Amino acid sequence: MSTSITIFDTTLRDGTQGEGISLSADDKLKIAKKLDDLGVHFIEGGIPGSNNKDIEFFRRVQSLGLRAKISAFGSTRRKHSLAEQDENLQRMLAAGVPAATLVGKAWDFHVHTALQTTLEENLAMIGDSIAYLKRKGLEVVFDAEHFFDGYKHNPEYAAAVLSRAREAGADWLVMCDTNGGTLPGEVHEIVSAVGLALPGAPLGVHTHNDCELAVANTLAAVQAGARHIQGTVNGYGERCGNANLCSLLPTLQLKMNYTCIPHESMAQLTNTARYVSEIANVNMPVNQPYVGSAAFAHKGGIHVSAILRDSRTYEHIEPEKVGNKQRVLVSELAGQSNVLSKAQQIGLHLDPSSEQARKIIDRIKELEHQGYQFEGADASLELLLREATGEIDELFTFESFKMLVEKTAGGSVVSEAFVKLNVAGESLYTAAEGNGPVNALDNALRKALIPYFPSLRDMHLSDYKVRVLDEQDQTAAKVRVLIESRDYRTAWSTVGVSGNVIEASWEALVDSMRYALLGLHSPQPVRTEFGQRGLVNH
Ligand SMILES: CC(=O)SCCNC(=O)CCNC(=O)[C@H](O)C(C)(C)COP(=O)(O)OP(=O)(O)OC[C@H]1O[C@@H](n2cnc3c(N)ncnc32)[C@H](O)[C@@H]1OP(=O)(O)O
Ligand SMILES: CC(=O)C(=O)O
Repeated sequence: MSTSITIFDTTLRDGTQGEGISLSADDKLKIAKKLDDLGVHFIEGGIPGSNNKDIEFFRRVQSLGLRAKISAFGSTRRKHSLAEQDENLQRMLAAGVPAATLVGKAWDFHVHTALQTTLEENLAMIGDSIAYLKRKGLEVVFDAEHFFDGYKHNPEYAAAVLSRAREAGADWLVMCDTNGGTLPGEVHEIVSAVGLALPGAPLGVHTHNDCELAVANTLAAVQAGARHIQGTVNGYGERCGNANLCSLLPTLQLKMNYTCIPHESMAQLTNTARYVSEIANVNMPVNQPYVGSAAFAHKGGIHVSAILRDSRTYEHIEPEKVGNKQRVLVSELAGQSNVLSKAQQIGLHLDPSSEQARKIIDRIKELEHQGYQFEGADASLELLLREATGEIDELFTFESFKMLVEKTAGGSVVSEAFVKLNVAGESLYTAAEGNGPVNALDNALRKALIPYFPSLRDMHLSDYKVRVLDEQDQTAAKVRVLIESRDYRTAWSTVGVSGNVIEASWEALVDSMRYALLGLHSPQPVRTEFGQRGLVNH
């Protein structure tokens, strides 16, 4: 039978101690709902003794009716005072939630240096605070701060801290690697020793990622007997972060046969990770294990050739199990398998042994050598494949463009673009202003095309990136522009390369509009709602 592990999420508390992460009460409520849907057991919502935003979260979260237990975090009573009169403990109680996470010192050095009190007083602070919260009916998770460092310096004292917490009634004794410097072998040894010294004690672990070992250390603790793990979505947290639950949950459940969250929820993992990253406004690393967009992306031709035969050749699990998906990238490292797979995906028939397939691969490699990058520009790649196989209707052709940038005496800068296009045999000339050259070009292109292709009204540019290509390379002084565009259904990316940033932007912009018009055929004139001449597509 599978052993259950209690999952304690601290994204809303330790996660927000990460640099650059700040969540409003509304953000926290949304994330709490998502974590609850995923099936975590505890959600640590914040520190009521710290700020009003967290107090607001604890007040409002109660009406959400979540299944997870909400926990309020705080430290033990101040030295030489009464738990009953401690303001911080009062605020934890006032949060009105069923659980409290109480942090207490487990390293003698910290007791002397940070708290500036005696070892005996620290034990009393821990015992009194836990006993008080228990008397008030809360479930108490005791976070033994710096437990592993403390144990290495003074094992008797660190053990005495846990014993005192247990005697006072703590429901979980959580050993923290607060500075993140402990190694997996040490964690295993120490947790095993604690398990022997405190038989049957409900042990947990909380690790930090300063040596990039937070996940490994948590796994080591579980293997040594810990049955409660603390971590955050995407590993957010103080300094280098906390143990990443998005790596821990699938590793424990899919590979080590522990039960962490309901089996059917595991497929929500990728979506949860991306949702939280959106709200936290932190880009996810593409190579984040399990949930990153490249976690199952195959680039090397040899890999792609094999995964097309059987994906187990280069995938450690089926991506769908964690809600992710397989991707095949096309680049200068591609072989025919990459290109064939991409062609198949967009419904193009390409004969693997044909001269045409070889020419397409050579063309992609040549363009990548010039600085293009197709793995991040799926739409440009699709246009290239369709052009090469003759499966595209060119709905407009470019004749020329001009740019003016004017800075006035008043300090404002205005960009103006003039574009000449040919649509359905007719030459069009439009001009438009913008708050920058790319915006002006975009506006001028739209002005010319929307009367003919009204669906372009629905699309907009959502991201724009410029990269100066390596000067050591043969592509010296070139820039690569990547543009992401969206409509209400989907997003697509295009690329342009040139020695001139405006020309590279233009190329990516034109590709973006050509892609938006894929599937449309030659326009025919109609009268638009404004009475001017327009065209429809069939
Ligand atoms: C390992 C962790 O992640 S613990 C959580 C860390 N997170 C945070 O600190 C974020 C929220 N913190 C806060 O908003 C503030 O620090 C507060 C409101 C909690 C406290 O603010 P202040 O009263 O101004 O104190 P300050 O921030 O300087 O913290 C240091 C005080 O906490 C005391 N303290 C630290 N740890 C503990 C503990 N485990 N038990 C009791 N007191 C403690 C220190 O002794 C010191 O008090 P002193 O100056 O009287 O000696
Ligand atoms: C409690 C906690 O966040 C730590 O010790 O790292």
